[in-house]
Amino acid sequence: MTKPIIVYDLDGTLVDTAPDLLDSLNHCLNQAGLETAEPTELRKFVGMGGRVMIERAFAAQNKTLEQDQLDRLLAAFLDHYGGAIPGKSQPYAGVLSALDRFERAGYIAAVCTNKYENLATSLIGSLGLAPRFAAVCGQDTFSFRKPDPRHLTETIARAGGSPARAVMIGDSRTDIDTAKAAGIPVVAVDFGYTDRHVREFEPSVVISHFDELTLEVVEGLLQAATI
Ligand SMILES: O=C(O)COP(=O)(O)O
Ligand SMILES: [Mg+2]
Repeated sequence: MTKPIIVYDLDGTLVDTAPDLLDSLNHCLNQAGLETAEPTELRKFVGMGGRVMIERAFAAQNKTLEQDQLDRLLAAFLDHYGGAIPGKSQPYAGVLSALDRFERAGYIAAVCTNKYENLATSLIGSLGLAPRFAAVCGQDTFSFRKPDPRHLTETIARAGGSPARAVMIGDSRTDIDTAKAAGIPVVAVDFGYTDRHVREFEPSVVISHFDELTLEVVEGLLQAATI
């Protein structure tokens, strides 16, 4: 039988990247002559990649943004952010033991993120986590991205798993909508980047710490999904 798989979102789920995303966003906002953003605001901006993050930061200050300015700011963001990796970013508490636990139990692990693939791979590599994941798929890996369910199903395919034996773990509405559209159970963490509580988006389960991601919880979700 195909091995079961857990697909993790990256920003706000596996790794707390907010301080570095904020530094790099503020570098761009400064460059554009805007006010810098606060840590609490960042939660509203993250989830759909760098371009959307900059657009949302402008909209929050009622500022319009031309396409060429957005292109330039995105390039500045990617340079600044990519050059500082891993910066202050750290895996959340309990991530490493959860990865160990599921690896020992025969699970495949993969990452499905709306970060650009090269930034995701660089971050994961710099934290020493690269050998843990059978696939790392970013917003530009395919011609579609979350919340398109194919971003998730194609990540599963690349990692050698099957959608029938898969669980997604994420921190935002984007992740929950993606998994639901793919018919895959979804665990939401409540410590990531979202301005509304993840419970409102009706994931299968909500956890507040990776220690709550037990084999029993995940096996229960897989069994329920196959009924
Ligand atoms: O960087 C983003 O906007 C989103 O990244 P994530 O999909 O890993 O949460
Ligand atoms: Mg996220």
